[in-house]
Amino acid sequence: MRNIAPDPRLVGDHDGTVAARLTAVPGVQRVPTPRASLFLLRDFLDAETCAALIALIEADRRPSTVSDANGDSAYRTSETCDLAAAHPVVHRVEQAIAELTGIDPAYGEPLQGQRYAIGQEFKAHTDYFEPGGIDFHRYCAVAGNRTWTVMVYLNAPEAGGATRFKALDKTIQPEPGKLVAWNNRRDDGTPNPATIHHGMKVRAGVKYVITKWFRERPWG
Ligand SMILES: O=C(O)CCC(=O)C(=O)O
Ligand SMILES: [Fe+2]
Repeated sequence: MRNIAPDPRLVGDHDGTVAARLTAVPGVQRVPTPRASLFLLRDFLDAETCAALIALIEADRRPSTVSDANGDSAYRTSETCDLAAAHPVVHRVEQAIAELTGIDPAYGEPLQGQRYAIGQEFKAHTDYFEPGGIDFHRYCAVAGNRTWTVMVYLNAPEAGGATRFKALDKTIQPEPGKLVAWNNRRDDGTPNPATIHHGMKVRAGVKYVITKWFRERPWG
């Protein structure tokens, strides 16, 4: 159970495949740090697609959850929406993410939307599940741990709402349609603690993002 040795036949990202592919895409910027593979791409989604996704999130949202909040009920105060892959806009976005990253959609969790009102945030966390943590088996037994995260801002709140990677000393400002993608693992396939990040409090307006998390094995 505690054995999480990566299987190189799986997604294959820890050999640099995904990073190499992203690097080759015009407009993609790699954040200059040796500590993590973190990429930005402006205008990944157009305004119309962002608006359609925001409407879906508005129509169907529930309080966000966390797997292990360490007793802090204010750890993640946003709202979450599952975005049905059968919806044509969602399907198109899923296809675009697969095309960009080269990751087989079968390895992805269902796409989610997140909505942050004023004062809401997602405190510093890593997206991977802590090997040996109380929830590891529950969340990772079938599909394995999280590998890549792809997040897209759907708008820019009037103030606040940046994503801060404190170990990398990098703060990313929300912009409509801007994509952020990072490998939650090091090159050797082990979880990378330097990917810790904080969805900071919205100070004015509302913030919307979509998140796609990929796994080591197909998602059931
Ligand atoms: O909203 C953000 O800026 C970060 C969201 C995030 O980290 C997550 O959903 O895992
Ligand atoms: Fe996250």
